[in-house]
Amino acid sequence: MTDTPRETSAQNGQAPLLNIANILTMVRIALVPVFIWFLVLDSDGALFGGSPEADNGGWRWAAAAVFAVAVLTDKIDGDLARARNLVTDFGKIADPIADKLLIGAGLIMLSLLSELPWWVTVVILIREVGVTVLRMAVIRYGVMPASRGGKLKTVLQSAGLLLMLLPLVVIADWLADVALGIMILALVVTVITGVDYVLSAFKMRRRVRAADADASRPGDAGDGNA
Ligand SMILES: O=P(O)(O)OC[C@H](O)CO
Repeated sequence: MTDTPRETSAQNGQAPLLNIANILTMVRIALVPVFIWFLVLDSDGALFGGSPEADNGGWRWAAAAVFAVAVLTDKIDGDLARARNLVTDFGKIADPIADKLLIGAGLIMLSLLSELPWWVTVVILIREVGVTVLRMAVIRYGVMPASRGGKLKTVLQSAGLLLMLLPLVVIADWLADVALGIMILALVVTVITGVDYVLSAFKMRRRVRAADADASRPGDAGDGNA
């Protein structure tokens, strides 16, 4: 799941930092405040203790559209990075952070709007911040890239949030239940993958320490060739 320890810490000979995949990651980060602002406009002051004066459903659609575009950049930058060999250590770190900023903003805004229970937001945020801190803490052993489970988790979170952002109740009540169901599934996968990252980090550390110990053992170089 993780890279060969320390192998990726040098970017020499790899793709340039300023490549299309990393630019798309930056675009995703830049879209987060726009998304928040559209939801604030949609709330008509309700977010700040005032009472809504008019129904600006249009801003809600706009916020959902910005969110969808941002999610799309996640898919495109990953595909481009792999297809054009644009994978960089920076991208491996920045891409999950960009996802977390977007998802975190969505969760917090929906909880502020009383549309998502706060405990769901808090549990997911603790996991997301925890994994980011863990990733930084083990960087000396190598970059811990997103796992398959982590990617599935982001897809579920994005799908759940997008469905919750769309004013689906207008179409049918049960669609809102589907959206909440996906969010709960996302929550479960979020926690499971969080535990998996902790285990991976320990394995990574053990592997690097064992390799270091082997390398520092005198006379090892010739062993096995005799
Ligand atoms: O597993 P995480 O938490 O590092 O996040 C995965 C990324 O969001 C996948 O793009």
